[in-house]
Amino acid sequence: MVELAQVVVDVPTMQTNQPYTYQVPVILEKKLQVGMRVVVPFGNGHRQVQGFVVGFTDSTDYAGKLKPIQAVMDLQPVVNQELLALSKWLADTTYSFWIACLYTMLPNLLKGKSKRIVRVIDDLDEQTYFDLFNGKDERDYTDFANNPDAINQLLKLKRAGKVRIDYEVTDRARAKTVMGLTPLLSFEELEDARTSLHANAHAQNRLLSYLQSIIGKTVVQKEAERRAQLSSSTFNQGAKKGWLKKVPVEVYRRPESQVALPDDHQLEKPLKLNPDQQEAVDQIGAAVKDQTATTFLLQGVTGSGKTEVYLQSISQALARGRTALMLVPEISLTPQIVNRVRRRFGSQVAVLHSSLSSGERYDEWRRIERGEAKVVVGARSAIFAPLTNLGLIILDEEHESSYKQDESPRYHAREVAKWRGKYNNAPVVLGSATPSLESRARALKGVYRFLRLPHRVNKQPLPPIQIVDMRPEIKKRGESNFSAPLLYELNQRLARGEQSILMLNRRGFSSFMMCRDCGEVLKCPNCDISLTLHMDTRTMKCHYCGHEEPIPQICPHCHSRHIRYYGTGTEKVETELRQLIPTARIIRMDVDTTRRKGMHEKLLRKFGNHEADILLGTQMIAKGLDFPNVTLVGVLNADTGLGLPDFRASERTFDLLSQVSGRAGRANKQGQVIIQTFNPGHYAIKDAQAHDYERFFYQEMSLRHQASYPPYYYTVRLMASHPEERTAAQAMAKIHDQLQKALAPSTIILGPTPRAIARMKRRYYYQIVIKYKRDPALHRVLFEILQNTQSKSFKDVQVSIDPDPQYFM
Ligand SMILES: Nc1ncnc2c1ncn2[C@@H]1O[C@H](COP(=O)(O)OP(=O)(O)OP(=O)(O)O)[C@@H](O)[C@H]1O
Ligand SMILES: [Zn+2]
Ligand SMILES: [Zn+2]
Repeated sequence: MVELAQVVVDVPTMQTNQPYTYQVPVILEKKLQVGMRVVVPFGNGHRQVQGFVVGFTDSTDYAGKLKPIQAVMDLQPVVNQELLALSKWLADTTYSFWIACLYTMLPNLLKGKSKRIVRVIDDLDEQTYFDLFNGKDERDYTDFANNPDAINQLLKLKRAGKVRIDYEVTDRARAKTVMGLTPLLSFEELEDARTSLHANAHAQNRLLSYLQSIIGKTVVQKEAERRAQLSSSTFNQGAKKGWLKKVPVEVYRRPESQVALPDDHQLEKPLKLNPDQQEAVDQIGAAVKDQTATTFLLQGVTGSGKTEVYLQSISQALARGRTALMLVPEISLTPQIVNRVRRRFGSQVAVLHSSLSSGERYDEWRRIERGEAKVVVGARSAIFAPLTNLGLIILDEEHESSYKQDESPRYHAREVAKWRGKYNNAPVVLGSATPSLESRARALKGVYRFLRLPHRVNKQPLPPIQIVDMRPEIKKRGESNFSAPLLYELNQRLARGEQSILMLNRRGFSSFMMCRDCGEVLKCPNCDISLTLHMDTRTMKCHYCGHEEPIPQICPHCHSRHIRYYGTGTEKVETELRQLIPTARIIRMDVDTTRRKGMHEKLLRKFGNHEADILLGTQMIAKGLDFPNVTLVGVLNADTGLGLPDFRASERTFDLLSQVSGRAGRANKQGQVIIQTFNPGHYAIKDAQAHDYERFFYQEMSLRHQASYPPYYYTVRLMASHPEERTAAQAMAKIHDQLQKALAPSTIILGPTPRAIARMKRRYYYQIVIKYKRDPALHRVLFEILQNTQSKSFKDVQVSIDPDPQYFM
């Protein structure tokens, strides 16, 4: 019986979205395992592509002659059984290619890409040989990519059989090695060598004793030099004499910020929990112990000590010999939390940053895979960390939309977490001060277990919030980003030596219209979603239903002429602030000042050391910061988010305001918050002011109910794009017909309409939004649509399907 391998190939089309069967050559029979990457010939051209072995079989329906696997790229599987099963589920639920899901789970360095190489296989005339190939026998095809003449020439040569184009799979994963050494002799033999030394050969004497202490081990040479207090030349002599052998040792590239880590025996001790925290840890601990895949919603106000609950729950998992995974929204934005995890668990922690180099990331990944790291902290993609024996998964700030990937595969880390929880019989903890409506609704229904931390650890009330109506402010003082009350409070803090945080809300762009006098945002009459400005057509459009109207010159509500696009930049605000309060030391934090690696941490450290009085930033400063000396938080513009054409606009505004308000008064000094707005009456702002999540939740739920949005309905967004607007629109119309025929009558299909950003990268986008409660046909018809879009009539149209989209722009 010959075993055959099933391989998912790196050819992302619908036709190849299932495994292909290959022969296993005899020499590979013993080596090959499920989860390894292989190189296989594919298609008529027999080009080489990379693939993953996903199974073995002894029979096939394929009538033709099977091709053999060409090479194995790994010595051991890079995807274990759990992740393999997960990849399959992911492909199915996110309407994406299996191969894309497999790659998504791996660190970049393992995503070897195939390279096209042009090889000279017959004599060329000298001129061509030098012009095209620089006198060598092969060249990377991409070298010719921008040179149509050269490509024409190549094609001619190819037809004449003088050159060949090969695909080669390149594997970029390289472990880093340094020089190490290992003793070659036994203890006694080393002892003999010692007796034959000259009496004054002190260094060699010490070397021999040192070697005796490391029999059977391999030690990094630098480390050996330090321990034995010997120079490298002594070790070289030892090697010449045959006492020791030099060998390369694999080392990990550890990220620099870990240099300052405490030794494992100096780890920080757990804090004594308050009763609410204890209750939460007890319940989570019990689920860890009983290995039940319960999902907990931990709702705790800002500063209530959620992080401590996470840490002690992780301890419980570790104490039972299991591992733990903790996700944070964007790791570079939350260095304080990451450092707390490291201070508690030391070298058992692996961190998966987006700002790690590929090499560092690969090394952290291998430490996890080998079981050396038992706690993983990371952003979204860390949910695929190859931890085995997972005992607990935590999502901090579970409401954050960055947990959803907005390119294929469009997965939500929360759903993946629940899948892995089930697979491993491990609880999942969703933590937030402002849970997503979806999660909170599930907790109410009893689908999630509800845990609450209603009070701040310092037993202080949440900071009082003052709302400043910017409409009269602007009338009185002209265009300014700073109201009189905010300036007054900033000066007070300066005088008292306390610090302030100022947030400029940059969510969204200046693409909607708002009246500066009454705060009115122009909305769609059908959808209650704000209209988006289109400069190309000079109209305001609704992206849900397609409604269109002219750009208003006066406010339809109060007839003021002060109706403007909305939006302003941090740099402008900083300049104004420097003029208004020249003595204040200001740190500005936005994409510009934090572009360089490590800048984010550096600026926060400076602020923490009180080298500045005011931290001015975009929403990147809203989360997770814990500075005891901050007593004032100011929000310069609460409204930008409200105007976006998105049914989650109010929820995001409420979340953001609650989050950023929570940065004030976290230690023993009383905090205060000032929110500037043109919409002082908006419920998202009023509820944030009252710290009233409950009231916001019920109000927002009732609006979602009326308009049939999540969590009452599920949504799927389909998008088609093409360089020609008509073609994109026609493709979407065709898809619309197909949906209409197949879907249940209770399902609502919105569109097709042009997308909010209708033209991007020279392509036009059209979209359809499906709202449904239960539709047994949906899954099948969406896959049929994907299948169809591969056909000729859809030439060059790109179609994407986004389940549970987080943005509708
Ligand atoms: N049981 C405890 N005893 C003493 N101090 C505690 C305790 N738990 C937490 N703290 C401290 O209280 C502060 C706030 O806690 P933490 O940062 O965990 O709150 P959080 O709920 O995660 O906050 P946020 O959601 O606002 O980021 C921290 O400085 C933390 O060290
Ligand atoms: Zn108005
Ligand atoms: Zn509309």
